[in-house]
Amino acid sequence: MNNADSRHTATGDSAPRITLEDVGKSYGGTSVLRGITLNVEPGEIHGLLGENGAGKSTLLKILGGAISADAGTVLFDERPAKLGSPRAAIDHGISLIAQELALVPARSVLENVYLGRWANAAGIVRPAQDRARLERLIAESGFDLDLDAPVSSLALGQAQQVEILKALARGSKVICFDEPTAALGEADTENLLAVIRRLAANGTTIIIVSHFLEEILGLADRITVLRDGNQIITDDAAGYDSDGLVHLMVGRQVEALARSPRPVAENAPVVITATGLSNASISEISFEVRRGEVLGLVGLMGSGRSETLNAVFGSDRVTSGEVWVHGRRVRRNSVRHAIRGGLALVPESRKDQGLVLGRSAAENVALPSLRRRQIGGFVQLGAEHRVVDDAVERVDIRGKVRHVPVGALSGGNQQKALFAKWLIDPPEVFLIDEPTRGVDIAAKANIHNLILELAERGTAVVVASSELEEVLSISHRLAVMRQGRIVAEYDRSVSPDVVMATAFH
Ligand SMILES: Nc1ncnc2c1ncn2[C@@H]1O[C@H](COP(=O)(O)OP(=O)(O)OP(=O)(O)O)[C@@H](O)[C@H]1O
Repeated sequence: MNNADSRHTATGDSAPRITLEDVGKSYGGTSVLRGITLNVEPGEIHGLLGENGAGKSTLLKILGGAISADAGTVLFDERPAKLGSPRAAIDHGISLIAQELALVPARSVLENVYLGRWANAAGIVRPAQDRARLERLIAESGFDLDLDAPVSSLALGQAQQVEILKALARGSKVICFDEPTAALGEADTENLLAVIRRLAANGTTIIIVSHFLEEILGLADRITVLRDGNQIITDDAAGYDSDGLVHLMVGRQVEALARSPRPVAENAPVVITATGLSNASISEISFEVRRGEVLGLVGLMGSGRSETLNAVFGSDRVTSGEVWVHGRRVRRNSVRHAIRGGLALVPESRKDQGLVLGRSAAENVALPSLRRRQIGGFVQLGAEHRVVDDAVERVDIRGKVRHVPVGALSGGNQQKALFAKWLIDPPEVFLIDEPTRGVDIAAKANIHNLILELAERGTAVVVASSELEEVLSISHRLAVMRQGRIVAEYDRSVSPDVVMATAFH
């Protein structure tokens, strides 16, 4: 997927659109970004890379006006830009598209794009002209959008297009994307990358953060690698491969990737049985997982992977079907009983389901085991510290683990905290949704190995992921989902093409 020939090349001939001079940011005396000096030209696609916590989102937030830099200057078209608020950034022509989209679900695409402007009494409301303009932008950008559809009816890829449309309608000359493809399926990813290329070809400057190195290498004209808040290199992308980038990001050679799962013991008992689980999103879901086994759930976006995990855990209601753990029935539609029955879920959406964002990472990690130990009457605080430290170290959380709310950690480190929570006292059944979304490449292998280790210690694991490669590398068996049903099961030797063909059908 290399389109090197059609790339814009950063010649240094055109005047920079954005210039950063010695930009830095600190939180409570801790410097998280320092000395960033960079020019980005009109029409350039600039990739921003680094491990979790390296400072990528911080840099984008400064450009998008969500936070202020406390050192250095930002120039826009060679004039000092006063950013400081999203409004100010937008006025300068800079838009930030964050991972959590800022849309009003009940309103139409058209209303979402113009809501702010129409609400502003000083703005002149010309719905007919606005509609015509958006229709033109939609056609130029190659979007698949109906202006009258409510945003709640859109798939994630389309909702992202609404955000881009918003940026274009405001006349943005710079669009910053924070991990835009992290939650997209393959087809939506290809669409988005095509849209980004088209925007750049029309002169929009793109700054994009991603953990998918091949994606950046196939897309970006130039790259900047950050490590621990420092700018390691800024260079043409053409001379790099992903191994070289990882080395720059991590500052050391990354050891081998995840190993393969060990075979399940022949006499391993069945730990979890699900029979006929059904609700509005899934239909007649049945499966068994044995002690030490990893079952992978694969399927396209919307095929029912996450809904299956949530139904098993009781966080989505089912209308029929049952879950049994070690031969005991788990009370239906009750998360409390699921947890008591030995189930744990690492959800897809860490923000609203997984973490208490106001508490530190250490407190979050300690929470499930603390609760269980309190039931017994004792909490041994010294011992608690050690086990928490151990779990935190094993998932390699970067950033302040104590005394800082976990919500202030970088996205990838929040994901690691969510995972570490369950390492202390492993559950009987571990349900994991998108285990490595937003996690950097070094930590990814780490988390894969932890999943395998948990299985080897006796946990039955069900893992759902949009990355087929990920599921294939850690699962013993695969269940392929389509339209809310399990339509096929394969063992791990299946070829990815066969799985994809089954998922699409
Ligand atoms: N509000 C805050 N208070 C304290 N520290 C913060 C705050 N926001 C960010 N940080 C710290 O700044 C550092 C950089 O975070 P940032 O989100 O920029 O990383 P990142 O490179 O985007 O990581 P990821 O790939 O995980 O998203 C992290 O150590 C983070 O904990």
